[in-house]
Amino acid sequence: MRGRCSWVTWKLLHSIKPPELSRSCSGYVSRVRYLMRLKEDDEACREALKSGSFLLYNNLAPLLKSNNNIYKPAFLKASDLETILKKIGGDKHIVSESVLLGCNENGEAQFSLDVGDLDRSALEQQCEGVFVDLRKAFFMLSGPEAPIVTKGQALIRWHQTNGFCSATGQPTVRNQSGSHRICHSSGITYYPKMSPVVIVLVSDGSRCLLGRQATFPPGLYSALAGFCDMGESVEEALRREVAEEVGLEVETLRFSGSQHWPFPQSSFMVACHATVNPNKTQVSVDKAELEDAHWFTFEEMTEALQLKKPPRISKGEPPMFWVPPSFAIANQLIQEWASQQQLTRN
Ligand SMILES: NC(=O)C1=CN([C@@H]2O[C@H](COP(=O)(O)OP(=O)(O)OC[C@H]3O[C@@H](n4cnc5c(N)ncnc54)[C@H](OP(=O)(O)O)[C@@H]3O)[C@@H](O)[C@H]2O)C=CC1
Ligand SMILES: [Mg+2]
Repeated sequence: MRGRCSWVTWKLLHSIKPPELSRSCSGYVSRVRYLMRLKEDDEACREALKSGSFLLYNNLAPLLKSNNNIYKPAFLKASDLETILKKIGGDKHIVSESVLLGCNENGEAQFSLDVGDLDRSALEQQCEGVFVDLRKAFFMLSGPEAPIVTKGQALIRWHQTNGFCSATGQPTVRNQSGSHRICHSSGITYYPKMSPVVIVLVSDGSRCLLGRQATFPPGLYSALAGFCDMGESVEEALRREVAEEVGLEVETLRFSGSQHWPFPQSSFMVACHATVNPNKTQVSVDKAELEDAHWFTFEEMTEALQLKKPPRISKGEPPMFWVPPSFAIANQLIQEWASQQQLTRN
């Protein structure tokens, strides 16, 4: 993060131009630098609002557009958004409440904006899209688009719930990009927050351990997860969660990947594989945390991975076992485990 400097200094040092006009940097570096400028300079960001694209939300539900049943986030150009707001009698100034999301391949700034106060069906009609609850949207979007949609929702939610300083109770004021809020009374700057969470797929060499909370949809089992305590490392949190939730002692750990997760508030998921001693696999479930946890075979996991949507179950039938869908990092852990098993079996 760079120190602050005035707009005049910025103008001298950097021209506020879309990144594709910069010849010295690769596309990626250029985009990142452009976003830094927009975060730090309100005037530059206000300029970018005039040519950017916008992902709308209605009470945190993103606007999706379908083309032959393939759903995508419905980004609107600034000029189209202005026309639509005019048509439905919306105030064009709400555009300044947008939050900076990123920068697309063409070097255009992308913003998220919650238009929950406007007529939902009129907007859907004008935009030829549909506002979809985020959990449902995940099953409709293909993998690469899900992160920007969750990021947009998380940022909007953070602003909606951080309007006041926790030290003084005074209102906080956002910068134009929405990258932070300041309490002018205490001088405290607030940045969007995520809670660190560990998620772990435990294996005994030939089976893997999954658990389910009572609030999960019927039949859904996932990797064990838990919030990190203050002062803990990822490794410590992970060993503790496994011990707390299923009464097992982890022997080895291997990092797999990470993911921002919007539910219930923003979490930062750090995903790992773990092994336990194959002679010490007796599970003792903490019923306060989990409804059930047990070992699953390679065959059971392979079958569950083939289900791309939650299975439909008729009334009276027992729930069918399924695992989190591909956008969830739990799914990545399971896929990796299954591939590893496949290799050792061949
Ligand atoms: N992306 C993925 O693939 C997956 C994501 N997840 C996510 O992982 C997260 C953690 O999993 P979960 O098993 O619920 O966690 P935990 O096992 O830590 O249990 C949740 C409990 O921890 C307490 N807690 C401690 N710190 C926090 C905090 N910062 N925020 C909220 N609760 C806290 C709360 O208890 P109390 O209310 O008693 O204080 C809460 O009920 C969830 O948000 C879940 O959605 C889970 C599985 C898969
Ligand atoms: Mg847990």
